[in-house]
Amino acid sequence: MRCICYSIKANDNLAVIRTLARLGSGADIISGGELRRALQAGIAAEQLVFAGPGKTREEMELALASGVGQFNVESPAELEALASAARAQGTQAPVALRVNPDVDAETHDKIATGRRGDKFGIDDGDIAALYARAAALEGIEPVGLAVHIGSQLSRLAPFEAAYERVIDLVEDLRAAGYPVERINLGGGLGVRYRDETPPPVEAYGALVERVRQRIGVTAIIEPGRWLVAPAGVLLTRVIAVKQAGERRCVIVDAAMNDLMRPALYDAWHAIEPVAEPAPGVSTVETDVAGPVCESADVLGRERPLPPLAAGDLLAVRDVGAYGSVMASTYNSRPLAAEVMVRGDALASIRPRQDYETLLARDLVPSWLA
Ligand SMILES: Cc1ncc(COP(=O)(O)O)c(C=O)c1O
Ligand SMILES: N[C@@H](CCCC[NH3+])C(=O)O
Repeated sequence: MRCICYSIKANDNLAVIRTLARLGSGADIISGGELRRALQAGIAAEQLVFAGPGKTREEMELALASGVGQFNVESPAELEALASAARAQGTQAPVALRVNPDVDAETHDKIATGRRGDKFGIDDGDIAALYARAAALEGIEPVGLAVHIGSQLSRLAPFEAAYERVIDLVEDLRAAGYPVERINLGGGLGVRYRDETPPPVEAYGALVERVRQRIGVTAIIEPGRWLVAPAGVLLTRVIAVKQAGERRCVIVDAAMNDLMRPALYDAWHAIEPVAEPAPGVSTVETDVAGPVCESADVLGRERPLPPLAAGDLLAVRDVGAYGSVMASTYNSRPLAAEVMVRGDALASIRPRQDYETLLARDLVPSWLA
């Protein structure tokens, strides 16, 4: 099992997955669709970790038949269902139990996953009994523990608290005679969108390494956002400029269906004009909103922007993670075209192209590859 398993949910564009696969990454997957994408992108099944609290029987069967390297199991019911699916195929499912350590990740409420009562993981107090059950169950091969307490963490302390809890549990399991060989420490390292100060990746890496050495295990991490967020830019064209009460409001052709994060989490993304404003031009506080029929469809509020007119291009920054993957066709709006640009290659793209299917997002023009 590879030590870095890129969390595909952050950006499932095949060109992105292929790039990380070429660099030696495995993948964290959460659905049959992500499993297919990972395989299509050239990641070997044994380098895949299948996570998530709701795997269907069909997804389990597909993952077992493909030879997925690890299942992170999140409940007693899931363990039994997986054992049954594995027995039906005459195989063994390699399983890590996902711990709910009851640690607050100090992030947005909607993306914290490790507190008591969150739907994720198995309460830490129930791990020992379930591990014993896993060891006794035909069709299951317990290999270790997993933990993931949330996304966009801006401090190391919650990681440390969660990992300490996992270390304690590993020691208890070993004392009970189980050879725990693997721990999966999840993802979650935050990025700077505005003024956040996430720990440097070196500090996070050093923490993972300390944990690995303390208990002598293979440690897997599942970064998503940190790897891809800064790599994405959403280009959008101004449709109309209007006054909304006291405020200038610019209506653009991208909307909450393209980038859901501002509407869903009040997330802040930098918004900049693509053309450099002439020197000395003053800025005006501007709301940047989409055409969707929801008041939540605002990409940015009170942004200092220069004078704008219909046809001008704006760039919304840091949308490489949880951007297009969360897009929808609400209001029958087509999905935005996505292209990967390497180095200083100039991409001449139309910001909105009427692709027929979701998978068409992966049609990266060969001249850019
Ligand atoms: C189990 C699991 N692993 C990894 C990740 C990736 O998290 P992030 O993008 O914050 O690194 C997630 C998403 O939060 C997740 O649910
Ligand atoms: N979609 C969230 C992150 C969720 C992480 C997945 N568990 C965001 O945009 O911040």
